[in-house]
Amino acid sequence: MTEQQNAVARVGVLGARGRMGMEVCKAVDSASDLELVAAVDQGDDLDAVAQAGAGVVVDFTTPDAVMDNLRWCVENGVHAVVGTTGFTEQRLAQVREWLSGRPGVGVVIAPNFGIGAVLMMQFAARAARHFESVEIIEQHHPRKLDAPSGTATHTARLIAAARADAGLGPAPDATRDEVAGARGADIDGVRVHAVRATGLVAHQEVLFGTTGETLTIRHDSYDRVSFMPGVLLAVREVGRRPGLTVGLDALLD
Ligand SMILES: NC(=O)C1=CN([C@@H]2O[C@H](COP(=O)(O)OP(=O)(O)OC[C@H]3O[C@@H](n4cnc5c(N)ncnc54)[C@H](O)[C@@H]3O)[C@@H](O)[C@H]2O)C=CC1
Ligand SMILES: O=C(O)C1=N[C@H](C(=O)O)C[C@H](O)C1
Repeated sequence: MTEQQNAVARVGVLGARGRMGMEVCKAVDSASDLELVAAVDQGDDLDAVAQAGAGVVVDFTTPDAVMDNLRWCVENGVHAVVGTTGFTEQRLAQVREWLSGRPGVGVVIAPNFGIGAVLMMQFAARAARHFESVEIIEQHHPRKLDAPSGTATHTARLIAAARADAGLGPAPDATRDEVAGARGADIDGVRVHAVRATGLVAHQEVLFGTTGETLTIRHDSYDRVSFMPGVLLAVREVGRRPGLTVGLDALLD
């Protein structure tokens, strides 16, 4: 092994007092090749991350906070692994622009770090061309700030792209009279329904339909530990992948 391969990566966590942040701190602490050197939450000074010598930051904060955090990471040459939601195409373009001035820095942004969830999205993208109808039902804990979820939004975009490639038009829908919201949100032409209930963690169904059959692809995260193998994989890989990587797919392959 080279000296670089032996080196322990120094990790800072942003959103460290949140549900995901606390789980990430535990996971990093338990990994022998990683060292938790900074645990930062709202109101703390980001400079603590630089002073602690963190080489990688993990961000699970809020859509309002994440862009400032990311800009700070890129400007300070710190690799970033981001699970926070709210990434539009415009935001991704902004991150790419920041990174163009810092070619050695890597950023991994994943809407879902659960390996099963990544596969669910891949399977959904693969199935999309074969079914005229598709709707997404995501279910989460009621303390979630955003709806629909980042995972559902990403899945809808993947499905929409696959449908467009296959030359499929809009899914059939005769609805004329609608109570606002009854048919869910329209994400690139795909209907997405968001459910919030105590007892849930993170769940998603993709329901496909065609004549005489339906196909349901479902993923359930019952515990936030389900996201940790993906987060740790990204922490270990991000320094080897300069630029922006969206989704965990490339890292799993
Ligand atoms: N990609 C994935 O696999 C997953 C993504 N998420 C996403 O991660 C984000 C966080 O989720 P939770 O942990 O459930 O939320 P949470 O509300 O429990 O935690 C967010 C934490 O960020 C802190 N925070 C807010 N602004 C900050 C700032 N400027 N600097 C540092 N800390 C700040 C808050 O005080 C809070 O402690 C959400 O966007 C959620 O959708 C959640 C689970 C998995
Ligand atoms: O807020 C959450 O909990 C989750 N957020 C992510 C999302 O919005 O997709 C990932 C997962 O669904 C849990």
